[in-house]
Amino acid sequence: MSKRDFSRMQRLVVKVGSSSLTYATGKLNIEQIERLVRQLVDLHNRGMDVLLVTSGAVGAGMGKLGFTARPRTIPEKQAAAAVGQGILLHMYEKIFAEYGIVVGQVLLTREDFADRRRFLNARHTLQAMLGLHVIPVINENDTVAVDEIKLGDNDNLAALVAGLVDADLLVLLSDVDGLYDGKPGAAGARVIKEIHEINDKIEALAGGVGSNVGTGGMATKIQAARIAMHSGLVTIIARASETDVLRRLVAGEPLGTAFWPSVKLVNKKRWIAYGATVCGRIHIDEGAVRALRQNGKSLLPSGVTGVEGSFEMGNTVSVIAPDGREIARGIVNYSAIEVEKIKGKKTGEIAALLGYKDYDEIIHRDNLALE
Ligand SMILES: Nc1ncnc2c1ncn2[C@@H]1O[C@H](COP(=O)(O)OP(=O)(O)O)[C@@H](O)[C@H]1O
Ligand SMILES: N[C@@H](CCC(=O)OP(=O)(O)O)C(=O)O
Repeated sequence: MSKRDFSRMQRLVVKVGSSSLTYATGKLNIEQIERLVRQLVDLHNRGMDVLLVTSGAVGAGMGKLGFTARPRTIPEKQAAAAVGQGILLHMYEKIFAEYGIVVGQVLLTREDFADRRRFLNARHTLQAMLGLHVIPVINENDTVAVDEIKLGDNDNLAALVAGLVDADLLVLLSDVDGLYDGKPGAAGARVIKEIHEINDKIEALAGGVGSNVGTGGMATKIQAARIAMHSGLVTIIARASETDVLRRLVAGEPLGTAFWPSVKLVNKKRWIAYGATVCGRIHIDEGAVRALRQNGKSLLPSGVTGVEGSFEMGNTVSVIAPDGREIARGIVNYSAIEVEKIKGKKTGEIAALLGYKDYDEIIHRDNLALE
């Protein structure tokens, strides 16, 4: 059996990029979309849970509005997305319906992953849809996403969705065969088949977009693979137009570039590490670094040397080692003002310093995601 045999997996997230869904004219590539839908239906009929993350709203809107270049201003881009998202969903709905499959539109923003209540809400909705055999058709909510709440690219969105629903495999379909070790198309450049670690060398390979509709190029795909790897799932980058690409990938054919996971974080820790908004920084000493890293301990006030930012109890903060590196993220039991008062002190002193003591730990180990 091939290492890549995914035929028995339960849950698959497929992301398809604008470059594969639209022609250079900005109009939708219906044939490509039909081929993709047919493959998704086939996997769905086998009993797999299938979620589709689809770009193309801005591209489709550009086509409808007669834009030949990507809009320059954000409101114009959002207007194009508003027009295009309707076109996109209508088309998916129609094509999936030909196979008797019902789809549901899910539009998400960064905030849906950053706030744990919204995160759980989105998870319950997606789980309910899958339970009803509905295929979620997901995109970023471009029309309302301003900079602060924008993920900005669907590669990262797809990785977060894959983590949200505990998928087994994330497939990023694009207009290239995978991650090349040089400029795609250049003499001697080859697709890297397997990646077990994303290091500086791999990151340096990632260039920008290859079309006038794509966002992020390979850089955002590598970011997505990193999130997925740490969440314990495999990511494959492959060409959307490759014949029967999804069926062949699931059967174990070594198409594209596969990123293999390292450790599996439990759900909450995955959310702390990748979903939550970081509201501040807590600096700790070497002893605390050792306690957290080697001994799996909670962070106590005695190891804290400094506080940055203004955060409240329940917020997520970065934990910073003496050399300036972020070694963990965690949910704090005390606000920034409180941590400032109890830093460097023994737990026995907390009550006297604050006038109360709700917790011994500043961050409990269950709420701590280590790098
Ligand atoms: N090392 C690389 N290997 C493969 N593609 C690369 C590389 N560096 C940059 N790219 C570009 O990334 C593009 C795919 O990303 P993007 O344009 O965002 O597409 P999508 O719409 O599928 O997300 C390719 O067309 C390619 O030109
Ligand atoms: N949300 C945007 C897509 C953003 C994006 O990531 O695009 P792409 O790099 O083509 O997957 C849209 O629907 O046009």
